[in-house]
Amino acid sequence: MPANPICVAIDTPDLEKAVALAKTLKPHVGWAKIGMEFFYAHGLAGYTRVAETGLPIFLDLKLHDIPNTVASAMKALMKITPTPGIVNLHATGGLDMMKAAADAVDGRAKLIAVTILTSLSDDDIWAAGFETAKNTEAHARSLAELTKRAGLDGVVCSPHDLVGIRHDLGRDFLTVVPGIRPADAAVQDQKRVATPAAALEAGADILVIGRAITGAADPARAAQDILGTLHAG
Ligand SMILES: O=C(O)c1cc(=O)[nH]c(=O)n1[C@@H]1O[C@H](COP(=O)(O)O)[C@@H](O)[C@H]1O
Repeated sequence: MPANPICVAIDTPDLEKAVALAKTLKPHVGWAKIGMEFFYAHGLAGYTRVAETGLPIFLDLKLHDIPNTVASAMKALMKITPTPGIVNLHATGGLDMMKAAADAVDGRAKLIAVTILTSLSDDDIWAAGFETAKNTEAHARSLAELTKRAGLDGVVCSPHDLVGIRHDLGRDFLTVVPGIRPADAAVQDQKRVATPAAALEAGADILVIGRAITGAADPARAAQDILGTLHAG
């Protein structure tokens, strides 16, 4: 696991921009995340171009389907070279889906589950049919517990949910945390956010940071500045 906790989310449909960002940021981050925006545009060829920079890759495709389909998809993802360091799915796909995915990955990558998206508030999840007696944090904790029961390595969760998840599931359970905003940065479409230092303090292992780095005039400097706030803390 890289010592640098920053995972830069390379969210762009522009292939050359993605490769240039990975190259520029390699000395300043621990991971690069390739998600739907880039992968649906450039597929495996694009993935390979970014991964060839040597940065460990979190391949964030958030699978969510019946167990057989997700397991088959994970088997296909495990044939990619270089193998992604982390892959993910949605915990709401259920225990059997997660178990089938874990069998398919078979320890070749860290497999983690998205609990409650950082873009969702209590009202959002209640409107989507989640139990109104429970808030986002309580649902995230339940889903994290289900994830561990299925044998996965960890979760993607909001910084707001970290303390409870750490309390329930211990220090060894991997927590990958988006919704990270340096102090005074625009929140944009996120709803449950924290600063990098606060998320680390609450128990984050990996900080997923996109636009605060990639949208900066000098992305390398932005990443260095964020690292500086972590070491100062
Ligand atoms: O799975 C994720 O990475 C993810 C889960 C989540 O709950 N919230 C979330 O923002 N993400 C991803 O984290 C990144 C956040 O980007 P920024 O908001 O630009 O920092 C995006 O690539 C999202 O797809």
